[in-house]
Amino acid sequence: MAQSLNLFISTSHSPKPLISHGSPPFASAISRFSLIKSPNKRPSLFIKASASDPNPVVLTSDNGAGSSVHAPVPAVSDSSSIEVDAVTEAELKENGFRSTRRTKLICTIGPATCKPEQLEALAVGGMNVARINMCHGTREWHREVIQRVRRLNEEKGYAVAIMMDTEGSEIHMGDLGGAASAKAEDGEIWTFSVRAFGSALPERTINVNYDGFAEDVRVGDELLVDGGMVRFDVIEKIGPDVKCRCTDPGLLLPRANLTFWRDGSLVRERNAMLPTISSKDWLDIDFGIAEGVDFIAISFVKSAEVIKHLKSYIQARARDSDISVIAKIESIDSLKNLEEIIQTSDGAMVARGDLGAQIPLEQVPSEQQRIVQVCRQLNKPVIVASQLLESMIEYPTPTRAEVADVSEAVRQRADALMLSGESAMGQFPEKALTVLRSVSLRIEKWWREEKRHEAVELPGIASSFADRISEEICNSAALMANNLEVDAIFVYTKTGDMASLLSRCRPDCPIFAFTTSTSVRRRLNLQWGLIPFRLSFSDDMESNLNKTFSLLKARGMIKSGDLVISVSDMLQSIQVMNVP
Ligand SMILES: Nc1ncnc2c1ncn2[C@@H]1O[C@H](COP(=O)(O)OP(=O)(O)O)[C@@H](O)[C@H]1O
Ligand SMILES: C=C(OP(=O)(O)O)C(=O)O
Ligand SMILES: [K+]
Ligand SMILES: [Mg+2]
Repeated sequence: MAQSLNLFISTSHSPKPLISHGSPPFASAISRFSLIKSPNKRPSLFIKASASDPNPVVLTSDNGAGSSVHAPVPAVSDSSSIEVDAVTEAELKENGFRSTRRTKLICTIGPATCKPEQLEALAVGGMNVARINMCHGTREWHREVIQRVRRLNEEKGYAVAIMMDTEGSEIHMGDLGGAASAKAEDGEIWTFSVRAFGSALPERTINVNYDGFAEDVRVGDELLVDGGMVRFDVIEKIGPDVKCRCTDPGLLLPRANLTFWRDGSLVRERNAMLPTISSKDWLDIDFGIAEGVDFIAISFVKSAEVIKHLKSYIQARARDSDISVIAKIESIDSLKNLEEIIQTSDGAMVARGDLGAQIPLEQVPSEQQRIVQVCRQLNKPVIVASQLLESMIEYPTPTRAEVADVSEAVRQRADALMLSGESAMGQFPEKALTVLRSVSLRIEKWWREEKRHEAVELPGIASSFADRISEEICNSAALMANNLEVDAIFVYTKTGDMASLLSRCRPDCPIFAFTTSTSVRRRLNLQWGLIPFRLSFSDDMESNLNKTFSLLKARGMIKSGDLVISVSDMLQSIQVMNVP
């Protein structure tokens, strides 16, 4: 049974909709129908379940999310079979639609997680995106990680996307001469130097990567390591060496970020003029393009210009791949230019580590909320990052405060949460991922139980009439899905835009996003509530739906009677139906 309503739009330049485009409440009035708009193609199509489907369809699912390992599903490209991510499949079969995790999880890969079996454990544990931080390690090391992830995806049927994060040109310490960390005690005198030392670093000496460092700091300045985890007072300058006294003791980690403060304010001298993308970053970006990473995250973005520049660079270099550019919001300038940066980017990261070193810590939570909100309004995925489970670097259980912090990010409905040191070099990477997964699931469930649909105002963002129709359809479909308590929304989308628009509404049910392109599929892997599938579909929605139903039923991922809303961007339409 399918219920639908057609909406005809003429192909002329002054289209006249048959139905007025009100705000979402009108959706309940039309919930028994389907909207179908077809600008360039046949005017409309009615959906009715039937068994005839001449078009071969290939399905590939994305998204790692589950809790248990199943027999790996080898990748197959035979057009009569389905290619489904083993983890998603297991989760759907075991827990049903309602319990799939909506919040996506990112793990930074480091020495604790780079082996194939460690990467696999993370994939099984629900890692949707693996992040490599070009601040650490060599390109060869990162290449190996990328290849291992890709191999796992191919051989075991996972679908983990890759995010490359640039080093950026802010000031940071050197490598500690190979030591994993160094302890700075209260009152100790340490030397911060721009000199090039040989292999052996003198005792209590720290290399600084920024040549102008000794000239820019002044005696009396306060030097903050990693946003204040360790503090020093500058007491003397001798040529390239800056002598500092430790005032807040703590652990110094390799390549930790350095900021200096004068009269209570962050000093932004010549270092503020350093290019956002350094020459080393450009080489890393070339590397990322060559390796076909899915996302490039840019550190210390100051303005929209650099994002525009990078996007056209990528466009020119990698015409057929579409790499998403994520702006890391971690500087005062990025907060000032927030809206235009996010508008220009394909997504943003609340990089709380460095952000907390540039603004007072107590301002970080409200800025996080603002960034998450702006991203949601502008329809860009947003990642909340850094120190979510910091204590789990050393301990197997998180603090109550960390669980509350994770819950808050989930409650804000961020698209994704990210582990840094917890997964890169911590002692309990898998446990940390399990905590993110179970807290996300619990908070999401709580929200649904409480029926706390947020009163978030979603402003119109469409720039054309056709886009406005897509937006209205998605808003309405999401509302209908909540009101009718459907099991899933299916979206057939070539560009991924309709899937993003649905995700933006944060509906109660999961969204199965069928798309023809592998790169779009991987990109959608980062977005809230989306379960991306690759599917070679036609313009014939009846055939697409029947094929999808039979393929998913054969795998036990859906069953007869499940209530589904289907939306398509080829024939802009909404249909409500039970799986036959
Ligand atoms: N590729 C790598 N090689 C070695 N160590 C790494 C690597 N990636 C991350 N780490 C370690 O994990 C820590 C946390 O990672 P991350 O938060 O991404 O970096 P940072 O602390 O520089 O902001 C780093 O400080 C570093 O000690
Ligand atoms: C994610 C961040 O960036 P990085 O780990 O590269 O410093 C951060 O500063 O929070
Ligand atoms: K970085
Ligand atoms: Mg940072």
